[in-house]
Amino acid sequence: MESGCWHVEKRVGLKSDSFRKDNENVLETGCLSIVVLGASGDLAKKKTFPALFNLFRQGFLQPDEVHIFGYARTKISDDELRNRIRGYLINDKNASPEHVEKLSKFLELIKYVSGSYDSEEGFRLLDKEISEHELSKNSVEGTSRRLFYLALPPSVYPSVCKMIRNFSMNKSDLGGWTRIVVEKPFGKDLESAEQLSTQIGELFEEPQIYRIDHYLGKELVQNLLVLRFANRFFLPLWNRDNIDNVQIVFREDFGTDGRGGYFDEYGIIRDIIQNHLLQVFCLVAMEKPVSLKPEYIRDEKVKVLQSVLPIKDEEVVLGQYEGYTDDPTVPDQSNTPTFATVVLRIHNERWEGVPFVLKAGKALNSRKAEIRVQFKDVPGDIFKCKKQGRNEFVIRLQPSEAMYMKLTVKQPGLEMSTAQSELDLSYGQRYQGVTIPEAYERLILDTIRGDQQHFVRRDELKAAWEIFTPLLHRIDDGKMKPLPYQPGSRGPAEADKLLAKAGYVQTHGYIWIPPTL
Ligand SMILES: NC(=O)C1=CN([C@@H]2O[C@H](COP(=O)(O)OP(=O)(O)OC[C@H]3O[C@@H](n4cnc5c(N)ncnc54)[C@H](OP(=O)(O)O)[C@@H]3O)[C@@H](O)[C@H]2O)C=CC1
Ligand SMILES: O=C1O[C@H](COP(=O)(O)O)[C@@H](O)[C@H](O)[C@H]1O
Repeated sequence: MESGCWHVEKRVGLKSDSFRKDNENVLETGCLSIVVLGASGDLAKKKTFPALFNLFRQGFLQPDEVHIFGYARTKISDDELRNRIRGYLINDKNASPEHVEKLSKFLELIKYVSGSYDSEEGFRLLDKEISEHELSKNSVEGTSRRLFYLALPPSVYPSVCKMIRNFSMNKSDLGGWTRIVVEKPFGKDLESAEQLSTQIGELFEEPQIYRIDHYLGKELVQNLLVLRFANRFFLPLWNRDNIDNVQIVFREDFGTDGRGGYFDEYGIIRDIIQNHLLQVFCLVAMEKPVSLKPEYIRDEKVKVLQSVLPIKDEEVVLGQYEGYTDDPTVPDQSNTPTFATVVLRIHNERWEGVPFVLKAGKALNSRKAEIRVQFKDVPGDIFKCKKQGRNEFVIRLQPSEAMYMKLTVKQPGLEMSTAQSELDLSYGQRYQGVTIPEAYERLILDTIRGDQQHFVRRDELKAAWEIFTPLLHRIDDGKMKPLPYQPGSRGPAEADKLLAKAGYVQTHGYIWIPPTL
């Protein structure tokens, strides 16, 4: 590597250490059919097809191996589907002749099949189309790979899985495979999630089921294990002796944005905290896994989830932004929180007494997601100027991916006074010219490669619902009410009070600004 110049390996052929040894006989090449169920929907056009296109552009999906099928009830032609998604795959900034050419090649790979989610007819037709494609590639029956991506409301997962199992699976096991990707929300509480898991579990084996949580595909979330376990800096500090409190925060500066009907049924805890923030929490708090094998990592995640104490009502603040119920799909009397701060406490040797504050909100004053680890005060302060803030280690997940350490330094100059500063690793500056992959892109590639490290295992999901179900039921029963807050604000003031009560000390007069190039 030349100094100051970063070299990025092409990922084709690179195998992560996390690949399971018992995966070795499973085909990673050969005919691949990717079926996007719910192809007419929002997620498919905004995330799934763009991720597939990005993989295609970079050579991870080979035109001589891959075919992509859209499936939904809406009656449209292949070209109509292509036209619906085209605008999400190209824009003014990237419309180079090369991009345009790749796009038209990618769109040619897409076929659309219309059918319902519970009819034999539709899935037989889908199977016929897939088989024709496999034959056209001279694929021997049973050796081909079939990936079904359920970009659908969870209510139809059981019937869709049954239809796939009965009519559209890879026919026999000659090294080929069938995998199912399911989206969140996976259930609404412990009971419904377990029911759904049982229904799907009767049809597919756990290694075939990929429960996607796109936060696990974000670059800085993927970096957490490396940071924690490959750096001597952190090993001795990452515990209750040194860390005072941890915040895991998600903020959005827009409201439910046309998804009010969906959102009102779920609320911010089910939409963001129980899945995205809790997954991040696991990676921050879990013990070191035996190795990077997916099962070892997921074992550790389950253990830390099972060590979380029941949530106390006095350690929860709920909010609902003013104007939320103006959406015609939201009931006027809705009790659904659009904001929540929840303190989690872990009953184990490493974390006893350290609050983990999980905060998420819609229609706030900014859009960002970050992890903020605040250290305890330095004992025996000899610098009397009272400017010392606490050390903080911040991992900015988005936007402007970065990690920085807030620390106290001598103010440059003749006087011996202290000032707050930072050690800053801002990705935009440090990794110029490196494109950070989209979370969905990375996770879909993992499903093709059969790597479940960044997917949620059934027992992990159960443990996650066990933490939140009692609280969610109290909210659903109207026993806890959200406080109103102004759109564009920080959320209810009570949340900041709870944060201070949990021990967070704000450093006044200091703010980190992402460096510009
Ligand atoms: N949109 C997003 O940003 C995100 C979505 N998700 C999850 O992804 C999944 C899909 O989300 P999204 O694309 O927004 O959902 P949509 O509401 O857009 O639904 C996707 C497709 O499913 C079909 N559909 C919708 N409602 C029903 C129903 N009641 N019964 C049967 N079919 C139905 C429709 O296709 P047709 O009528 O043509 O069959 C629709 O185009 C959900 O589980 C969602 O929670 C997760 C993260 C982000
Ligand atoms: O899963 C969801 O995530 C998005 C936020 O995702 P991000 O990658 O942009 O941070 C959120 O808007 C949506 O409500 C939720 O369902």
